[in-house]
Amino acid sequence: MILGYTAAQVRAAEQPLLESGPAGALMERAAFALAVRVGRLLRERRGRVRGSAVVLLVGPGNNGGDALHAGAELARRGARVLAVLTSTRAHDAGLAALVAAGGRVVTVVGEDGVPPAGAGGAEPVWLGDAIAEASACDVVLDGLLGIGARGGLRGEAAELVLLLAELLADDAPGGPAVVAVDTPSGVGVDDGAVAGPLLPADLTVTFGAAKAGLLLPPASGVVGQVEVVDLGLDLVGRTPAVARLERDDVAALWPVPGASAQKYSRGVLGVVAGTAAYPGAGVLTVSGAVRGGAGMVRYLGPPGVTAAVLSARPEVVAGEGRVQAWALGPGVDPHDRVQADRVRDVLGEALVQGLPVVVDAGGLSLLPGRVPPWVVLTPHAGELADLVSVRTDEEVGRAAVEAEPLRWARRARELTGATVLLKGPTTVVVGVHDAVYAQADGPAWLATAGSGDVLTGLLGALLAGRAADVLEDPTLAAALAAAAALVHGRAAERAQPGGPVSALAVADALPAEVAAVLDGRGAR
Ligand SMILES: NC(=O)C1=CN([C@@H]2O[C@H](COP(=O)(O)OP(=O)(O)OC[C@H]3O[C@@H](n4cnc5c(N)ncnc54)[C@H](O)[C@@H]3O)[C@@H](O)[C@H]2O)[C@@H](O)CC1
Ligand SMILES: [K+]
Repeated sequence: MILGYTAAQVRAAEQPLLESGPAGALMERAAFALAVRVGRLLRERRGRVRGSAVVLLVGPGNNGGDALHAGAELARRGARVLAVLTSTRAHDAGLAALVAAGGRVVTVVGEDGVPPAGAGGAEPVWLGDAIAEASACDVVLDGLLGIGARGGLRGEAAELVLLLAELLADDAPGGPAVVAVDTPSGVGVDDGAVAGPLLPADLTVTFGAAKAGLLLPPASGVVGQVEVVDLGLDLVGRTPAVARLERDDVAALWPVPGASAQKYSRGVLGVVAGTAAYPGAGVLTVSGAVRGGAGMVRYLGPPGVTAAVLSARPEVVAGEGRVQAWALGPGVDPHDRVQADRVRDVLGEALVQGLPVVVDAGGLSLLPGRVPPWVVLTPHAGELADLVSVRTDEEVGRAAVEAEPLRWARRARELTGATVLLKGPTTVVVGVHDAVYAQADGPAWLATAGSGDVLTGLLGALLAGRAADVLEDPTLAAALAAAAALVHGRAAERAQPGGPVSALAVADALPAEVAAVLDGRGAR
């Protein structure tokens, strides 16, 4: 599990180490680890460190200090290092170390052609020249802002990053790798907000602990690979702001049949999905459930959809009967009175009986006022925007939700009482006690029609398999939702590595992905 902490939590955990160690020691450790990692990257890309070109983008604080110290170490190993200062201030000891190691320091001149006052003896360069150097080097280190950032980048740094990011995005492969120092500069360290220009990173080397914003969307889309440098911070007892499950965590959560299992004990899922207009949603939802490991699936829907469901998945039993959980809503048009009433009735009954429920798509508008946390909503951004708008006088649109997914997922949870899984390139889950998960497991190809229906069925199967546990400990609902997101995302990658994938192919890849997740755990 990767745990993400706030800037304040990390600073508090750093404090005892800063007080007990010699001045600058912690930064030197961080910077040394950064230099070692960048050295590895240079060897991968250039075959060696000696003679390679590294450009440091250096801001006014300790984040710039990290970049400068790492640059000094790389210069000692023979790299040609250029530090580009964007501010009147820069970390003194870091600057001195870089210069002593043979690095060059320049400062970007402003629009008026005047170097910023206080930039010391650094050679002034035009913005365009600094950008040209950066775009032609092997590795750019982004050390403009770290956990001291307040809002997005401003001034010269913003201009530099905006233009460089545009240039690198347009460039053919072969341009520099971008390594973010601690965080891509200017991202919301605590909330993953993106409030200005950013240099998307290939790799983020973060110090002490992952910062919450690196895991949360939209920033999670620009961090690249995240590596944590262990600085020995003591974070025990501090509740992380966000968690990301990895395969081992999912293995521990997954319901695995014991030797004496039978289909009823493994979990029966009831599904109400699909209408005459959207029959495929019924097929995809039951496919997600059956392929995801439900003991049995019961399907309720119009005769035509039932026939399609049975022909695609003969394992399914049509009609009512005892279930341990429900999956409701994919392909349900609230104007289709019969199927919409069925969703309402089943939901009402499930709430009375106390059964876990997944509610998706058309089911979301049929939700009663408040529901317990073992009801899991699985909207995408547009559906969540509608859900919030209908229940409040706030006018929320899809773009607002995409800009601040965690904020709006929390709002939906507050308004409904449900556990909320907000689908997106990074899927956010908010559950009981404000537990937050952020999963980024699927390829962009997963954004395809019907893939959400498969997730609904899969999560339904999980809730059915662990229904008693979820009712006893409702915090589990969010963890299971995050686990389903991981398996769903990885199944898409497994179905067609690096290429387009259909929703049914995702469902068909679920058994192999579940087996891979469980590999080594054994049955329990
Ligand atoms: N405390 C320590 O000893 C350690 C700190 N570390 C590094 O130190 C960083 C934090 O350093 P700082 O606290 O100096 O903070 P930063 O280096 O993130 O930046 C703070 C400075 O940037 C300015 N600033 C803030 N927001 C701005 C904006 N939007 N536009 C322009 N300027 C802005 C502030 O006025 C302040 O001067 C971490 O991210 C990490 O990289 C690491 O070296 C590990 C050890
Ligand atoms: K940075």
